Order: sequence, then C-alpha cells, then structure tokens
Amino acid sequence: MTTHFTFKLLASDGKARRGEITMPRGTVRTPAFMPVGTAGTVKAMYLDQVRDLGADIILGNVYHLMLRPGAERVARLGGLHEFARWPHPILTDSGGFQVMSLAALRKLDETGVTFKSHIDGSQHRLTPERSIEIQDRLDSDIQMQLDECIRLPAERAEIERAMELSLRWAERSARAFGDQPGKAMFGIVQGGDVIDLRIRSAERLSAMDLKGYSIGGLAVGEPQHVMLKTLDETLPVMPSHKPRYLMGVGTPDDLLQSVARGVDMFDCVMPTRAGRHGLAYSRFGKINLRNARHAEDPRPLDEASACPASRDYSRAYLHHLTRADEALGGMLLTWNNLAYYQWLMAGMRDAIEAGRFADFKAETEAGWARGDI
Ligand SMILES: COC(=O)c1ccc(CCNc2nc3cc4nc(N)[nH]c(=O)c4cc3[nH]2)cc1
Repeated sequence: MTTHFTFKLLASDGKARRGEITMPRGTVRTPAFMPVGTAGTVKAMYLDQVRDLGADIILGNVYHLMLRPGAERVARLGGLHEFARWPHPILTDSGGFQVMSLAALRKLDETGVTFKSHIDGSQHRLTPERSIEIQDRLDSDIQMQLDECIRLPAERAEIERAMELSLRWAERSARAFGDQPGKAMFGIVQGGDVIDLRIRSAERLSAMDLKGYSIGGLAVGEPQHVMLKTLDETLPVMPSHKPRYLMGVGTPDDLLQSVARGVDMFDCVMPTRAGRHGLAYSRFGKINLRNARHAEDPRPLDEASACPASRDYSRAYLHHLTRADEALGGMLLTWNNLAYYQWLMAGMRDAIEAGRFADFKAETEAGWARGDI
C-alpha cells in the first residue's frame, strides 16, 4: 500500500520501456492501454469485464462529466470511482481537446475557454484552475493540464501561439493542482509537427518538474509517418524517468510503433467505437463483420483467444448481430477488441522484459500481414 505516486523503469529493450506506476489506488503496468470511459462508463462493457481483460486504469473526460451529470453531483455521490464502481486508477482528460472537437460556439482567450454544451446548448467556461478543480471533485488519480490542441495541418504562427498558451496554462494548472503526493498532474507537450516548437514545449515543461508528461496535438488528422517522426524528435527531450503518455492513440500498429519509440501510456476510442460499428481487431488484422463474406463463416474470430467473445461466437453470428444492429453485436465486438488491445499490451510488456521486443514486433506485423486466415 503506497501513499505516493511513483514511476519505476523495470526494463528497456532498445527505446521500448517496461515500467510501472504505483499510486494509492493501484499499480499501472506500462506500456499500458487505457480504455476510454468518457462519461464514467466504457461503452458496451461492464467495468468488471474491463478489469478482467487486464486494464489497470481507465480514462474519463472532464468535458463530458462536467456537462452531465456534473462534477459537483459526482462529488456528492462519492467521486467517480465510487459512482462508477471502479476502485482502480482513473486518468481524466482536462477538456481542452473535447471543447475544440465537440462544443459549439466556443470562445478562447488568455484566461480560458467559454463554450456551449453539445447536449443542451447551456453555456460553460473552463480555465486551467476550473479544470483542475473539476478533476479534484471527480477524485481523479492522474489529472491533465488544460491545453489548446489544434488540428493539423496548421500554420507555424498558429501552432506557436497555441503551444505558448498551453505552456502558460501548464504553469497555472500545476499551481492549482498544488502538492498532492498520491496523485499526479501531467503536462502536455504541444507544437504540432514543428520540431523546434515541440522541443521548446518539452524543455519548458521538463523544467516544471511535473510527475508525468503527455504528448498532445497528435492523432488530429496527420498521417502516421508524421506522428512517428514527431515522436522520434520529441521523446528524446522528454524526461526519461517519468511516464510518457501519447494522447488519443491509436490503432494496434500505432501502439506497436510508438512503444518501440519509448511511449509508456495510450488511450483511444478506436477499439470501443469501432467495435460498436462492426469492426473487430485481431491477431490477423482488422475484420469488418458487416461484410457479407462472413454470413456463413462458422469460425470464431480467434479460437486461441481467452476471451469468450473472440473464441465462442461464429463470425456468421457476429455478422448477423451487426447487420441486425443488435446491441449484443457491439457488446461482443467491443469485448473482443479490448481483449485484443490488452493482449497486445501484455505481449509487449513481456517481450521488453525478455529482451525480445524486436522479434515480438516482427511476429505481430507478420500476423497482421497474413490477414484473415
Ligand atoms: C473509431 O475511432 C475513432 O472514431 C477515433 C476518433 C478520434 C481519434 C483520435 C483522438 N485523438 C486525440 N485525442 C486527443 C486528446 C487530447 N487531449 C488533450 N488534453 N490534449 C491533446 O493535445 C489531445 C490530443 C488528442 N488527439 C481516434 C479514433
């Protein structure tokens, strides 16, 4: 039982790292994938199932929870862990990204951002201080600074303006967070695809001596090679003894390529959202169950899987459920996808410990290339 937030590097293999983050609510084995629990639930899953798949931590969103049911209401009901019955660590995103991608009529200035709810049009305001206050009310274990994430491609001047604002907001977020030994606030490196701005952001954040660092401003429409090049240039100037979290990423291939470059933590709606739309991720690559070729295929998605959704149901049944838009279709495919993502992360953790990450990466890529056997 620990009272402090600590990160330990257990092994490395090339640039890939195996570590663990310990905090009062539990230990996060890294590299880690965080299932997205936007509104206090991982859609189409029971949180006990999410835990049983090996997830040590889930993500929640300030933007969604402040609009509905409201942070003060969650606090009155004992905080997000009690509310959702998830006693393990929770990381919350600060709202910056969701305001820019979801809210209507937003107005951003030096002190914060004002916006209208996409749910009922009500007016709201987020500042670095208010976002941290909301994350405190949610009793979040790992909190994110408020930042401004812009889409790519963008002009250098615009990228620089948003990066500098995010640095000033990092200072204010850290001041508002204060000194909470068992929790952490992560800074978020911005700078788009402009290497000197990325380096400036990473160096200025490193000087703030925060407990962890996110790489933001990616997975915003840029090609994978631009994301990977930005990682190659940014990771070396980020503190190596602190967790590195790549926000919003990604596909199984994104995870493999990014762990190879030294990323420790990930979150993405891909496995859950794609599952609700009939898409299965597997050792053999992607399988779109809407496709008619599965209509009479008696095989399961992966008979070698430990997950019942992957092992016990025919592709024909999954195809039927998907075409009929039956709720069970999204439930089973979400279960399969999160099982595959956690299996992949566990495989990478074990491979780094065994010093065979390169082999594991090659075997995994060969499995995807072999396709849907
Ligand atoms: C089926 O799959 C999908 O629909 C789907 C949708 C969006 C993404 C990409 C999400 N990308 C992304 N999330 C992000 C969240 C972020 N949060 C903060 N505070 N700052 C950032 O700088 C930031 C960047 C992100 N980039 C990935 C998958």
